[in-house]
Amino acid sequence: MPHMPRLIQAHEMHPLHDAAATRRTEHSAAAQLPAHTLMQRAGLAVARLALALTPHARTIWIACGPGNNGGDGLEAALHLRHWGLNPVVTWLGNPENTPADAHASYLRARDAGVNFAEEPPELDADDLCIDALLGLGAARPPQGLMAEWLDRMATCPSQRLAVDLPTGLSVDTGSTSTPWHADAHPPRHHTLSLLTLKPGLFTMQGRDACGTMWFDDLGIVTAEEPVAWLNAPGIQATRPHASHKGTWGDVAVIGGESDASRGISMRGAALLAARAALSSGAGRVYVSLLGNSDLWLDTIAPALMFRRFDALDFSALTSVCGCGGGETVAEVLPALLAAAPRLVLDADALNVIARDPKLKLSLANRDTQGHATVLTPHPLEAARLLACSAAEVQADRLACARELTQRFRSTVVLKGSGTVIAAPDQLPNINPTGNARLATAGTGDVLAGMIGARMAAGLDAFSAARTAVWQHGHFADLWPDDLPLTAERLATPP
Ligand SMILES: NC(=O)C1=CN([C@@H]2O[C@H](COP(=O)(O)OP(=O)(O)OC[C@H]3O[C@@H](n4cnc5c(N)ncnc54)[C@H](O)[C@@H]3O)[C@@H](O)[C@H]2O)[C@@H](O)CC1
Ligand SMILES: Nc1ncnc2c1ncn2[C@@H]1O[C@H](COP(=O)(O)OP(=O)(O)O)[C@@H](O)[C@H]1O
Ligand SMILES: [K+]
Repeated sequence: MPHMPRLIQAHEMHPLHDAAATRRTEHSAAAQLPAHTLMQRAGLAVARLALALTPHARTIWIACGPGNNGGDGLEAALHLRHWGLNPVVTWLGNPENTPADAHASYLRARDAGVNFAEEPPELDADDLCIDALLGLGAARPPQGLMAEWLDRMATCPSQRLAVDLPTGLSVDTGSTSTPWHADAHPPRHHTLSLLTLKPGLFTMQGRDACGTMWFDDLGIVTAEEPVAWLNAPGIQATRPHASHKGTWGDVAVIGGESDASRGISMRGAALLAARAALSSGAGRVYVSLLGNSDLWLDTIAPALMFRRFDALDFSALTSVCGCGGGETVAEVLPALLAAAPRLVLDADALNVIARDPKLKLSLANRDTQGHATVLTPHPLEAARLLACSAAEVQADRLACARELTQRFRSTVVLKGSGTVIAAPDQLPNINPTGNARLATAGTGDVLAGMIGARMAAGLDAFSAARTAVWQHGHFADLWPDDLPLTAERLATPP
């Protein structure tokens, strides 16, 4: 059966399976197929992709580990050799002590005359190295020769293709034991995921480690439930001609504390969220600045309407609270948590809630009152809410997003590379769009406004969060290289 790996693109929804479900899929498929079939399909897929990526390679170095991931590499070598290329295999296994599938591939590769070398070959920019060292069976951080080869692959000028996963990456969490090289240029490295796509390939360090993602299901349709979905753009609602500004809902942004006596102002955060809500199509956007503010007009976005908090009828609005809220946000949170029907909580709102058990309880009770809530923490804010460290959050982003969802019965947007969007009774989504150009002050405020506008227009909290996060990242992906990406540009994209 021919297999051509497919490129994974950001506009498609894909199910994501963890390592355990992938293992079960592999076992049940292997039980129904002739011996070695899956590895032969895997090796052929790797070889086809290798050829497509580097048709002019003079040398293809295949670094093979002691298990079945190495077996995939050996099988690929066989095909590449048949097609007249020059694969050079360095193998950490030995024929006496190798799993059955990998052993069969070793014999086939040896009999086909594949070149087994002691030392990795020299490679140039047109060449390719293939990481078939460890896959799902990685049990400890690579050391010795394996670590040396990984280092060599990360720094050599050729393209790199990882078989199934980059060695050392946890496919469940996206953490890696192998330092990834920040100077390596992602378009020059690739990962071919086999049988299933896994969550850790798309979050935490996964995106840096994997580069361009490819997928081959090896002709197997898994019967396993996914643990998450790769987020996709969703359907853009068309605006009926016979609509008016009331149809698209009202947003109020509450935040932007200023205190002249302390010489601080965070008005900008609230203005960014409000402008983003306006650009995202909200019918009317109000800004309620906290502290002693004398600002009543945004000359860049004069459509914004300024209101004191006590002059807002937030029972009829979607409220976005936190953006630059400072300490003063504590004064408005009890009322908002109790009565705002649709509420996005960001930044300082989350920090204040994290310190106050009564506000936490009030947040957790909103769901039973039929109120919709989206929390948009970055990892440190999530850690404060969970009373743990940011490193612990990052060590398992999916689990932390789920935990926040359970505790606060809210939709949760855990931000960062591979933003996780989770909601009660839903499978979480991992977002594939966005890049490190978003790592600049204020982009989170913009996201909060984008979510608020979608809720105001009638989307449920989870859909609003998913579509806003996708679009926010997509704006950054489309941004011209020569134009600096700033939060105010993101708030009002061209
Ligand atoms: N068995 C099959 O039919 C198939 C297997 N597949 C491939 O097989 C992989 C899983 O194979 P395995 O379960 O053999 O696992 P791996 O090949 O990932 O590695 C397991 C072996 O490596 C050793 N090991 C683990 N950590 C190490 C370290 N840090 N340093 C040195 N040695 C280490 C283990 O003791 C074991 O011998 C998948 O990721 C995929 O690439 C695919 O070909 C699909 C079909
Ligand atoms: N390296 C990155 N890759 C992808 N997205 C990122 C990266 N760094 C930051 N972002 C995104 O940028 C936004 C930053 O939000 P946040 O941390 O709240 O910043 P701020 O409070 O300054 O607005 C989030 O949407 C986050 O997911
Ligand atoms: K690998």
